[in-house]
Amino acid sequence: MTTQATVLVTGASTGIGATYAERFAQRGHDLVLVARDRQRLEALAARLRHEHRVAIDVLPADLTLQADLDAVEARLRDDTRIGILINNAGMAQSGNFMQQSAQDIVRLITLNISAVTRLAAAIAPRLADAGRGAIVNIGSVVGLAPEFRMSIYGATKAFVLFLSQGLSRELEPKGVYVQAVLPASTRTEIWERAGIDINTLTEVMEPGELVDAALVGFDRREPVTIPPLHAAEHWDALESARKALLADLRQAHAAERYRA
Ligand SMILES: NC(=O)C1=CN([C@@H]2O[C@H](COP(=O)(O)OP(=O)(O)OC[C@H]3O[C@@H](n4cnc5c(N)ncnc54)[C@H](OP(=O)(O)O)[C@@H]3O)[C@@H](O)[C@H]2O)C=CC1
Ligand SMILES: CC(=O)[C@H](N)C(=O)O
Repeated sequence: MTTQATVLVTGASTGIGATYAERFAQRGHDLVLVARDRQRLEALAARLRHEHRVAIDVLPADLTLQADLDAVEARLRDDTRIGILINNAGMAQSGNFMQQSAQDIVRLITLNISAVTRLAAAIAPRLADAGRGAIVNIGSVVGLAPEFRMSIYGATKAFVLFLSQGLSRELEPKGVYVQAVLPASTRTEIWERAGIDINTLTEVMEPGELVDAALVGFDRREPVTIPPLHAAEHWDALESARKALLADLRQAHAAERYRA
């Protein structure tokens, strides 16, 4: 048994989530692993228990299903050992906006937005009361890039970034750290699941490198971590431009260029 916070990782059966689980186990944290595939979760849990001597619970759930989401929310609300949420489960889309069915759209938004938001909302009050803890939300650089023409997926990831930045401002004064992590193309099953051939991509990061970099940002308590961004000053410039824009919003009158 450890005295460190237990970490609940969603989408822990493979890819980035499984890598987070492995890294936190290496750090000596107990884990709660969430995804749909019970067998894969059990196999990962057995290996990590054996290799790292940590306690691991498996909580199979389809986060697009109300009852399953309710159960994970309840766990986050009630299990006071859980001090870190890795809000990672997500899916991508293939094809452009007009090729998405209503069902595809709802599933994407339900997993990438609703579940992420509800799980953060389930744990935030308890962490704020305790005055410690962390929520890590996995976004994507696609959320900064309408140019990529993954409009719904990108919009869900823009939401994740905004949500994280807002929560950071609300929760940081209460001792709760909120991090948005924005990966770019990473070698996981997400591509195949979305019907995209990963071999068509020119550059792909390995999940281990991605998560290790994200954890450097985590340890530094960075609010936004973008492992594939080499020149950090580009992000700083974007933030500065955004703040300058906000400072120039004058609510009483329309700008000169819009006056008839
Ligand atoms: N790989 C990449 O290039 C990038 C990924 N990201 C983001 O990283 C996050 C992780 O993606 P990645 O590891 O690549 O993807 P994977 O497809 O490899 O893994 C996704 C994980 O989410 C779980 N999952 C999928 N649907 C559900 C569901 N309905 N309910 C519960 N769990 C579910 C899957 O497990 P199971 O099938 O067992 O449910 C799996 O564990 C996502 O949010 C993604 O958007 C961001 C930028 C780039
Ligand atoms: C499939 C993707 O677009 C990927 N998950 C990403 O966010 O870059």
